[in-house]
Amino acid sequence: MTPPAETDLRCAARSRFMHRLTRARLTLAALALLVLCWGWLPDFSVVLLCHIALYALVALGLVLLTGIGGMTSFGQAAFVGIGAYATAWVCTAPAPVQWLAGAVGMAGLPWVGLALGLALTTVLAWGLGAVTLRLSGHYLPLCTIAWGLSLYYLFGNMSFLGGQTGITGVPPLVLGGLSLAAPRAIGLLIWALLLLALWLLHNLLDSRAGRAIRALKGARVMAESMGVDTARYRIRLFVLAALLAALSGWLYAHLQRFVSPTPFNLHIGIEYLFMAVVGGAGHLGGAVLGATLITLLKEKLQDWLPSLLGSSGNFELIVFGLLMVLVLQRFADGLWPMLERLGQRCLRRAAPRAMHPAANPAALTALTQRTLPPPGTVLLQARNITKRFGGLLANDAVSMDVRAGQVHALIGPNGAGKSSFFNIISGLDEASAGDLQLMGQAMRRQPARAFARLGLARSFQHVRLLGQRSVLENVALGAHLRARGGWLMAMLRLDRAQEAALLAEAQRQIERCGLAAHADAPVASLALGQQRIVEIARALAGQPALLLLDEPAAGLRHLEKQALAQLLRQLRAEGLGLVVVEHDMEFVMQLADHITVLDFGCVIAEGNALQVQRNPQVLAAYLGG
Ligand SMILES: Nc1ncnc2c1ncn2[C@@H]1O[C@H](COP(=O)(O)OP(=O)(O)OP(=O)(O)O)[C@@H](O)[C@H]1O
Repeated sequence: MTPPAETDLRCAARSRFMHRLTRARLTLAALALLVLCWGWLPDFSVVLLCHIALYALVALGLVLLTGIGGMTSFGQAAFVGIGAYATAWVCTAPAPVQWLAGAVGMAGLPWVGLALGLALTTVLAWGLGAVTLRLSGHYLPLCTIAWGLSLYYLFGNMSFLGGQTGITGVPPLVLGGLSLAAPRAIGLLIWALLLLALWLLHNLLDSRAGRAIRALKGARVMAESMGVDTARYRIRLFVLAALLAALSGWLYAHLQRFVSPTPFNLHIGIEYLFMAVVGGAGHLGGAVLGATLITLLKEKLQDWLPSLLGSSGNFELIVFGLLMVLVLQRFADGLWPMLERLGQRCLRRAAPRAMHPAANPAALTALTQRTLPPPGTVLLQARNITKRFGGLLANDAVSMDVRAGQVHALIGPNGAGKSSFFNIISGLDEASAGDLQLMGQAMRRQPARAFARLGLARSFQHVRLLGQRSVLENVALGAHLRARGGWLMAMLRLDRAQEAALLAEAQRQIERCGLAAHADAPVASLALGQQRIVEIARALAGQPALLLLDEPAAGLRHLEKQALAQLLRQLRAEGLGLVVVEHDMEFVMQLADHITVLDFGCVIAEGNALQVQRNPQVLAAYLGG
């Protein structure tokens, strides 16, 4: 592998840090401008800005859920309704008002309403998420439509919620003795909460948990192999998006001082999704951009179209729909990426020099360290593993032991059953019969993340990486189980020492695998052979005791293969156990201590390179008899 280029690393680290610093400065400048202008804006613009921020809060949840987490929801408007109705009911229904007002005072009622709305949303979203998030493909969006409709009709049919007429007389918020009755006053709170949400979510995504969240979209199998409990992450994300919607609903109720079912119907739910997608569903900023553009566009179309066409009607909906199709056709990822590219050009010019914490190797101490078993210890024991796919026998009573400090190669012609066996011993698939022990523990029916926790790491035959994320981030995901920071810690940025350690570890493994020059490049920009090496670096970041590599040399050039073989020898010398599935016989024979040969799912030969090469059954299998 190519030795690390120290100056390249420092430059990349500096550029990452300065990019963030300059972005923070620009955000602060924009904020200062907004606060300065706030007092001079006309009332109409203030109300419009309030609505933009309320929509952006919901769209933020959708960016997280749909654009980043890969779960499409049309039903967020219903959660907005829960937040709005909870506070409207608490503040206006005679019984709770009398009872609660004595305890918290009249000014405290909206805050009780907020607590009730968030609690109801959490319970409901958790329940709905547990049922619907198991579904995939188009079933999940269909379910969100179903519960979005149900909740909307529930609001309209509950007599204690005022039926279709709704609830009037919602009191204004009072904060520190100050009434927020005027839109100009509550607007400041709405924008402050939106900015707080942006900051918290930005921190969340820029963390260990954030990397795992990004892997939920299209890379769940890989994430499980890195130790991520993807089912739990999906439900949490769903609840978080619902809570943002409920918060928006609470603010909406106290801005409008009136709630009715109409703003929480499916049509609005679809509009929220539009905002996220048009703005840029993969970017937090896209939520604000989308909410701004769509709110302004609808507003302007309502003004302009009747005078342009000379008659009134819902023409704005038709024009709006056509515009959406055009925008999405031209900018499939939304408009934010385009703005970001423009901004990045300016930032590059502005960035001064400084150091990034990832370049500090001392940070590594914040990660858990694994003590490797002594050489010769049996790490993995497979006994009579059988795998059937319907009538097809992919593995027939395959047994093998893998020891620490040994390279064990698994070879065989195409379709011999290597990948099937590989998936079983790494927990991705369940054996039809047979026993499997990892580090002395029975692993039947255990998920892949349990294998990762015991010290097994793997690469994939068809690379599974987050193509748009950098090499550094992809590799850092491999060290997921070596840190403990939760979502709240990440949001509040209390995980920075751990994060620096994770990035430092990722950088170390990238250097070790000879990819230092590419640390900041998006993985998709690398050649396939290099992407395979990124997978190895990611596996090593988990500090495994047992490393499973599926065709690691495929797509590498001769010198790169030699460098890879050298790295694997070094790992073996450090005491790792390695299982390598590979078609390149020269590569296998120069490296493997022990070889198992499969054909038609059965073990046909075992031994060292010489024994296997001389075995007539192996020759027959490869040369067709
Ligand atoms: N999910 C599946 N469903 C049905 N059949 C499968 C499945 N996965 C594998 N098979 C079949 O099992 C047999 C073994 O496949 P497997 O991919 O394990 O072989 P392999 O030795 O890894 O082949 P290659 O070297 O081409 O990757 C093949 O006949 C394959 O078609």
